[in-house]
Amino acid sequence: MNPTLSELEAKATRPSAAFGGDAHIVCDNLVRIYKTEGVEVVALQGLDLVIDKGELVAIVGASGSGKSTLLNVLSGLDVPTAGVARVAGMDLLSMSAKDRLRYRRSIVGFIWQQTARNLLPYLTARENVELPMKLAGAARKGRAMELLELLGVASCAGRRTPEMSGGEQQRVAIAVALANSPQLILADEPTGELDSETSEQVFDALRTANRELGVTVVIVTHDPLVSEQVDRTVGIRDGRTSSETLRREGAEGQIIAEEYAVLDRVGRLQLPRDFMNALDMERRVRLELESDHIGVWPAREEPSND
Ligand SMILES: Nc1ncnc2c1ncn2[C@@H]1O[C@H](COP(=O)(O)OP(=O)(O)OP(=O)(O)O)[C@@H](O)[C@H]1O
Repeated sequence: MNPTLSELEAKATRPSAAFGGDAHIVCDNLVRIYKTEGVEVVALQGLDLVIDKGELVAIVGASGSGKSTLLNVLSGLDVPTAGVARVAGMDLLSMSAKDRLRYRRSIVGFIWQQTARNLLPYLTARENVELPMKLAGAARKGRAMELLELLGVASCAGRRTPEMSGGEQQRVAIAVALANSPQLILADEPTGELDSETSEQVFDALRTANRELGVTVVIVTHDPLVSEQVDRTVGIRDGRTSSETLRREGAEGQIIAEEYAVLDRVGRLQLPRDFMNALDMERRVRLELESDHIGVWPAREEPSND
């Protein structure tokens, strides 16, 4: 039955829920412009992203697409130019310096690609894990060893970085990031410097943090081993989220991956570049609404009848 005019009026005036609601990470129309020597680079151009608590998400995209910029914003290291960035209910644009420090110490943990950047070389693995707890005034005896055990690197507790492999260093780095029980772990190319076997161990450690401790994990990666094993991969193109691949288990235990284009709130979507090239689509396309889909045709082509 068609709605009455008064029902439509009521629907139009009903306040709509805020974008992302109370999701764990909400980026709404996020913009980051860098200005160097009078030249402006728009690294994020109205990026929308919603991630729920406890998700394990990979972010992929070409070099320069804005992945590291996004991670720096989410880690509280960088402040966006405009838009909304909210993590665990905290507004990353308007937060005070004191809250930002607390956020970076206790709410979020960060892992860099360069193994040497994650750990202090003159401290042992255990001392590295204890350091953030001491800085936050919340050291708990035994916690460092518990974390090293959970991530399979308890045997490295007494070793300094030169005495550990790259993969062991990254797993210790995950323990450091987890020291103050953060709600969110961000990792920028954590397996970028590692061979595939070692990458697998580091990814397993991140997955353990996600599953055993319930921490939300966001990994920027070029590594298919990582991006093809998470439940959700978000593609970034030109400073915007452009595609998402969702994976689920099929009836026979096989993994089914489905790729979607991301539709923003005003209805914009990015067509995959190879689709556009294949059909010579440029500047404008013709749209046609069908009962269960929308057809998109190159401007001068007639729709095919099949
Ligand atoms: N501090 C900065 N000053 C000026 N421009 C910057 C700065 N940081 C990043 N950019 C620019 O912003 C854009 C996005 O960079 P970003 O590092 O976020 O991309 P990325 O997707 O992480 O790339 P990569 O995969 O190579 O690390 C690029 O054009 C880059 O040159």
